[in-house]
Amino acid sequence: MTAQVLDGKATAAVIKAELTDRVAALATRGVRPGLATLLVGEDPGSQWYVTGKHKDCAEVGIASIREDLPADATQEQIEDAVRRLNDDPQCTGFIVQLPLPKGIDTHRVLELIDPAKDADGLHPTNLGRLVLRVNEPVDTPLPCTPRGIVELLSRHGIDLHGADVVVVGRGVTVGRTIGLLLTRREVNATVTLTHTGTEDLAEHTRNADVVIAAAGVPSVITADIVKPGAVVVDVGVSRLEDPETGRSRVVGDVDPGVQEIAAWVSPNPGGVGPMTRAMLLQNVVEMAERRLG
Ligand SMILES: Nc1nc2c(c(=O)[nH]1)N[C@@H](CN(C=O)c1ccc(C(=O)N[C@@H](CCC(=O)O)C(=O)O)cc1)CN2
Repeated sequence: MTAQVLDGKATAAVIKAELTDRVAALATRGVRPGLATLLVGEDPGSQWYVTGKHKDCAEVGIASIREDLPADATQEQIEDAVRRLNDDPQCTGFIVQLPLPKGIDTHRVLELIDPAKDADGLHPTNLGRLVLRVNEPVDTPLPCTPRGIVELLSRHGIDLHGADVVVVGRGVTVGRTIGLLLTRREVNATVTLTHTGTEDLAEHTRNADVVIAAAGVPSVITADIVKPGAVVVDVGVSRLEDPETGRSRVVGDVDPGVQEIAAWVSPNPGGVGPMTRAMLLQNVVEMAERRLG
């Protein structure tokens, strides 16, 4: 058996087309959503992600604003930039690109974002609402990568109702937050969160209907620890240098051998990454729609 592909690139393209129509509908009501990014430092990966976010905005008709600060920006300068974006009427939502340089208190920066402009859905108020509102529709921005994963699975017809899902990795952008979405009533999955302190990872993954690998450890998920017919979502990103070309390439957490045993596998790149980008746009559009009421 060769697994079917959970094609994030194609799915994100469909979502972007839908969002283009919604942005046009907002324009007829005199509203233009505007996404701002705050980038600190010159990390090439972060620069690439931020540039991509601005390209995505242009594609669907969202205005975009870019604030870049040098790597040696102080905590105060970064917090001032957040306050500026909170007050900027052109900016209807914004993100602080993570990670911030060492020595910066990331929590303080994120907590300063106006929750109504938190395009990443990572502000404690928005995460708190998600924790509390299990049985009712949420009217807050949702964390982009978890939202992208749920959307990717649902748009491929994968029903998670009653499924046993094992999440590998406890980072804030995926591992700690995805359970909040998967255990909502309308999704209804059972979630186990594993991490570096988990004694026997294989014991968990071998029984899982769905494995979400967000550990950032190349090939941590191998065919021998996956249940035949499982759905495997590869979120982890590691950069390895190709000894032949000397160029770095992205590798995920899922070993290529898993393709022979799983029913569905998301490629990496080309799976969850494009969905994360699409969900950021969706959060921005929804925030603008909610403001109109
Ligand atoms: N404020 C945030 N910071 C970070 C987030 C986030 O959601 N909010 N997530 C990641 C970076 N990220 C978006 O910011 C992101 C990562 C990857 C991709 C993507 O499309 N990746 C491509 C491959 C790219 C490559 O070849 O390097 C793919 O998967 O196909 C988009 C966005 C950390 N920071």
